[in-house]
Amino acid sequence: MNVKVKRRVHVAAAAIVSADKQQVLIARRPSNVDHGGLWEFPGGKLAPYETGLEGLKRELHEELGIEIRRAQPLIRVHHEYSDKHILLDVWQVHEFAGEPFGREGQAVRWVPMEELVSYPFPAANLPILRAVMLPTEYLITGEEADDERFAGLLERALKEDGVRLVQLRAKGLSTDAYVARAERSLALCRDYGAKLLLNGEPELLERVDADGIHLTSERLMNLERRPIAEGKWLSASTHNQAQLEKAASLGCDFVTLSPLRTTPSHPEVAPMGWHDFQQLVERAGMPVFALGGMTRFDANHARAVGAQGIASIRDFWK
Ligand SMILES: Nc1nc2c([nH]c(=O)n2[C@@H]2O[C@H](COP(=O)(O)OP(=O)(O)OP(=O)(O)O)[C@@H](O)[C@H]2O)c(=O)[nH]1
Ligand SMILES: [Mg+2]
Repeated sequence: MNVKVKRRVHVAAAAIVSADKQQVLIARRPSNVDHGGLWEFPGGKLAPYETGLEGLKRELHEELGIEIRRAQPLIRVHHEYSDKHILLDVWQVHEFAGEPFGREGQAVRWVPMEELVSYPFPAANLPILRAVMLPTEYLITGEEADDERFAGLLERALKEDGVRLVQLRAKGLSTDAYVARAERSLALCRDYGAKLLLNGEPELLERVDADGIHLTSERLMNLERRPIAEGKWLSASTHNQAQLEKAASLGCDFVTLSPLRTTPSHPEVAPMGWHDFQQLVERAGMPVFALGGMTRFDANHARAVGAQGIASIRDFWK
């Protein structure tokens, strides 16, 4: 019997974002290497003695001639290629010194975030593209019967907290009232360049041209395939490994994973804590927002354990 053990490769790569956060730097792999001709986030294989960030610093110096000044973990992606298991350890680089250029003769290009999806990348890169395009905070709207007050609260969060990703959660409303609120929320979100996801049946997108749908864990588990087009965002609520796997198999773009802590809204549910959270995130294969008693002060820690950031109602709804 010929049992082949796949090579395991640990790669550090960088999503280098421009100062105005509108563009990201990508490079084209030379035609004579693995995945030749495809675009990539600059980086490369770690030497056995290197940490991710050490290796990334070396690679960006070698490939682009720049020095990293400030970087933060973005996402870790495990991917099985036919010949190897690869771990892509991706960092968001916010500040660097020097002017990047293709030191190895490779094409290098600044690309607006929305155009990223039109470049061909290796198969492992899809979750990275999503992570680059998403902010670190996900606002879930609170219960509010009055439409005027609701609009005021949403606008405050967009304006003062700089929220750029919103889930419209309004369990108490009839479908018509929900649609009316969604129209108004969408107009506000457009004013601030924020994305709006509707928490409800996927068919809602036929009535309101929002940016996507957020699935409850129950809706998620009852679906057989992705219910909306690729150009729309699909997120889901998850609480465990089985739900994360279902989200991955449906092609969800990102998820919330909860509850990190005990919250007043769900006092009976045992919190998972950061340790279990980190283990689940490591294999999620998509951006994960920590949810459950989170505030913006938790965002850095959430990123450090592999999350995209935090999701919250209370921290933004005041
Ligand atoms: N740098 C980088 N590598 C990626 C990305 N996506 C992806 O699947 N990979 C794969 O990860 C591996 C990284 O190898 P690399 O060729 O950059 O490594 P390296 O810079 O150390 O080069 P070398 O070992 O050829 O000298 C390749 O198999 C590559 O196809 C990505 O976005 N950036
Ligand atoms: Mg490389």
